[in-house]
Amino acid sequence: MSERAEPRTLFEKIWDRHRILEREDGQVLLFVDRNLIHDGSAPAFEALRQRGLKPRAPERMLGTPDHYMPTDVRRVEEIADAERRGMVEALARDTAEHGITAFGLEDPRRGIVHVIGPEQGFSQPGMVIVCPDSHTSTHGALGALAFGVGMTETTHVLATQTLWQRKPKTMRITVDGRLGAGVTAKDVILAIIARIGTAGATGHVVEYAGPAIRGLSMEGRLTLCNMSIEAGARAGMIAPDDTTFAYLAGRPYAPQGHQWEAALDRWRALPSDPDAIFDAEVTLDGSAIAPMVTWGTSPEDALPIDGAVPDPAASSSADRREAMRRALAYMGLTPGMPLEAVPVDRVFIGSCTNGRIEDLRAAAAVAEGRRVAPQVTAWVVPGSGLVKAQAEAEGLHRIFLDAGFEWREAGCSMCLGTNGEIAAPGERCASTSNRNFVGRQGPGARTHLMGPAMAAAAAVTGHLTDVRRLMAGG
Ligand SMILES: CC(C)[C@H](C(=O)O)[C@@H](O)C(=O)O
Ligand code: SF4
Repeated sequence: MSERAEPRTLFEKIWDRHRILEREDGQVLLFVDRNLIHDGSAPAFEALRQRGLKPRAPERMLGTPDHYMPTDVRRVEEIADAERRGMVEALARDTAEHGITAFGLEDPRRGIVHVIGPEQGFSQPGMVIVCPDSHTSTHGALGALAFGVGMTETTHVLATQTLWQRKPKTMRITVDGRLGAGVTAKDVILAIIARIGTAGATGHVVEYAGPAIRGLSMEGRLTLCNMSIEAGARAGMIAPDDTTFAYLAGRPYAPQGHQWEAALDRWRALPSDPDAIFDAEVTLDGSAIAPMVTWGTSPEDALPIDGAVPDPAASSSADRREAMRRALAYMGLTPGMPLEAVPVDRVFIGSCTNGRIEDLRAAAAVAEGRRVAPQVTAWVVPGSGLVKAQAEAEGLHRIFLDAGFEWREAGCSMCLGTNGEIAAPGERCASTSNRNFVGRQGPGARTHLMGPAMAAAAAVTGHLTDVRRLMAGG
């Protein structure tokens, strides 16, 4: 019982509550509350079929097509590519066969799996949430333990609603102070990754804390936790508070009535105890963070927009110098060039990082009354059908269309391009997604990561731009 009195972190409270048994090698069998699936999950169902197994708890699962369908179609039959159509059809078939809820292409509730879980209130505080996708960390913004799993693990979860896991370490990243004008959650997470590196949180579950985090909207928190994986973290999470509860209240899958009250009581006990100890601590000054962009081929290659392309020669490590040289060659950039002088060909506003309504509002505020630069092709791809409908109800689509943006159907789209939507070799894309790896947006395509208002600013000026200048009315 003395264990009970030990101060615990948010992560430890969730872990303890889901621990079923522990193996001698230290692996723990965890109960899984939510298993999200998408149009790439078919192999897990195939493995289930081959072994004559059935999903253990279909009501704990939710599926939606996101990776494979093009964002200019509204119906499955319109998907020209047979393989991609097959992926979308397989999800519909597998879920129907087992009585799992899935939002099909015609369903306005469909979208990127990491957008719809929170949007539907299906992802909730205190839960263990998994999905065969690395950006499952997104859902941790609600105060859940959420992480990506592989296909074999997904089959295990489908069959048993449990998962073997080794206990990760904990890291707290505290962001003090207040964010300046034009600085968003995307800038915070890029600043964090630039600081600790893409392996900085390896083996850890990160809890984001501090006044700058508490001040973020739910959308901003989702953006932040989404990219935890880009810092190497197993998961990212934020203690649930009134912002979380206000966001969840009344959502379709959220508890209702007296169950809501009971849930609130449980959720309010989740935040880390004041004396809880983390294995690692990192602190940043939020007021010192500027709008960020990436210049290289890793999310850690990020700098404030008012900076310049860095010089590899200035690095003290030979490995780093070589990596920087390679990145700059791929990106077609020369050291010393002001970041704001870098021209763009494409703009992509969307993804599970920045495809929510607040992101579209921020982009529209910049696009309003302006025109996309003539040489730029700019897309807005809402994160879900409901985000799209909400944006249309607010007239945001008009602003985008009048400015010369394309207004598309929901999906992953150019974030990864598995649906065929990619940039051409050598094309440079200002993107609100989460990865700028070599070839991520198409072979030879160059990606600069940034927030939605910054991407809209790049669209209208034709080059990377400090959005604060446009906000000031310049
Ligand atoms: C296709 C999927 C498994 C992959 C992931 O795990 O993250 C994708 O969503 C990505 O963003 O690269
Ligand atoms: S939007 Fe991008 S990061 Fe998110 S799930 Fe889709 S491909 Fe992965």
